[in-house]
Amino acid sequence: MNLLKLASEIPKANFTSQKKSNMLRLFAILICACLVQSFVPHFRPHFRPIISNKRSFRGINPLFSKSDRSPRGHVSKSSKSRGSAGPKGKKDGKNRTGVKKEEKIMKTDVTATNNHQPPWAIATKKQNKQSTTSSTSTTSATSTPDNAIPMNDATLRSLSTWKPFSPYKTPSTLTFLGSLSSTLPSLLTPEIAFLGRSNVGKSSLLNILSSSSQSSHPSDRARVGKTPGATASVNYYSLESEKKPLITFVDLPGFGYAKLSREVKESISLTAEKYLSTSKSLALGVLLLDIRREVSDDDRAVLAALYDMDVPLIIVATKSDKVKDPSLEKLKINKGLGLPPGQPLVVSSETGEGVRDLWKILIEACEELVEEINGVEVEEEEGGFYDDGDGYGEEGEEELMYDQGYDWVQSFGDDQFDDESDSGANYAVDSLDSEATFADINREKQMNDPANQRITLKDSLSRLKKMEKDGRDVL
Ligand SMILES: Nc1nc2c(ncn2[C@@H]2O[C@H](COP(=O)(O)OP(=O)(O)OP(=O)(O)O)[C@@H](O)[C@H]2O)c(=O)[nH]1
Ligand SMILES: [Mg+2]
Repeated sequence: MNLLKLASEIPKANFTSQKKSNMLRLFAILICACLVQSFVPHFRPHFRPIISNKRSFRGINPLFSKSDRSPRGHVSKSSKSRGSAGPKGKKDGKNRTGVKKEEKIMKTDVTATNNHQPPWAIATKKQNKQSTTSSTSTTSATSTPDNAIPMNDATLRSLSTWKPFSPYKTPSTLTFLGSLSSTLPSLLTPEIAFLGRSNVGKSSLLNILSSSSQSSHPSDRARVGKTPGATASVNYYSLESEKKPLITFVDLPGFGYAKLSREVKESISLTAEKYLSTSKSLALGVLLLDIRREVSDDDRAVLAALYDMDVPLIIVATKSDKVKDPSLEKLKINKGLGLPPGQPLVVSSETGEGVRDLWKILIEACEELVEEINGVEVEEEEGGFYDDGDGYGEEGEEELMYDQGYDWVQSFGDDQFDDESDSGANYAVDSLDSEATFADINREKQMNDPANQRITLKDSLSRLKKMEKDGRDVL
């Protein structure tokens, strides 16, 4: 009897001590997990914008677009990052745009009250009017002549004399100028940049916008491919009339294509970021989304990043010819990105739908850029923002909090958007457009100008090395 009792107690005792040690182990793991969480400041597995380094947002004030600007204590047009105070700005408590910190704090406060709305969603036309009035007074109260854009180079002078043109009446030719290299081309006309995921139709849209032009050579047209990655670097095209440049189109490589190697993705991010943060002549970024697709985390993150980088922007839904009810799909995109009413603009490069409307917007954006340049003082001195070469703040520069778009992407709950939206990592090309295999992509890549790709990669890698050396986060 005693033996039986003993026998039944032995495993019980073992089990209890094993259970205890398991519990202790679990407890230790939990503590470790908590510690790791608290030491990793920005744990954000989902939202990795092309401009993925939050540090890059420093010192650049947000502006969604010139016509749909946020009503929050905004800064004047002239304080956009097209040249400005530069390093000297920080001495008097201003960022490189010459905007004082007080303004920034005001904007951040308003964001807090609109936690679940992206900062650009509240910019209706009526509010814009009010904001323009209030922003003028805010700016005049807080800004000084330092706010002026120093027009210290030939490009800005030349931009100031740019005249609008009628794209359908002016005989023109499209010319491929080259790709972004370590020395940015010095262009004399306002630039329109095409951004968006791979295969969304950026190059096709660029081509149809210049469809009335007669290009002398096929290489002067933007490369369109059924497989993603057709555009591998920042390519510049000039629309010209009798050798006189009218406007510059900038075709950017697409983002979000999972099959590309990490190096190529990094190179794409950095090249695009370099362009966006250093271009003096950017009149408008055109962010394209395929109308058939759910808005993805990548799209939201890129929009937020562009907002935070102060890139004037229009959202365009492409391939409208491929859906039965474009207005329904348009609404989905509107909701998915939290856009103001009426956006995005729906276009088709197949049928030409929306292209005339887009031209109007582009010309207006160029006019605004020119007005902005002409509305400010001319400074003769050397050494403005654009002379620092890399478009980044200097080490030790005061951390600024122009990151409302980023905050929005971080803050919205799961319930706000459809769960089906794919994250960038899962992005695959639509089989309707492409049955792309890796071999196809490599073949297409080889057909691209290898010299351009080398320049881009080399350029980006040296940037990466420099950032690592400077102790900055690379990703
Ligand atoms: N039906 C239809 N097809 C389109 C439209 N726009 C582009 N496409 C097709 O979509 C594919 C991709 O077009 P691209 O213009 O090369 O796309 P992209 O965004 O420049 O792509 P990457 O350079 O790889 O980033 C091509 O097969 C185009 O013919 C459109 O409006 N309608
Ligand atoms: Mg392309």
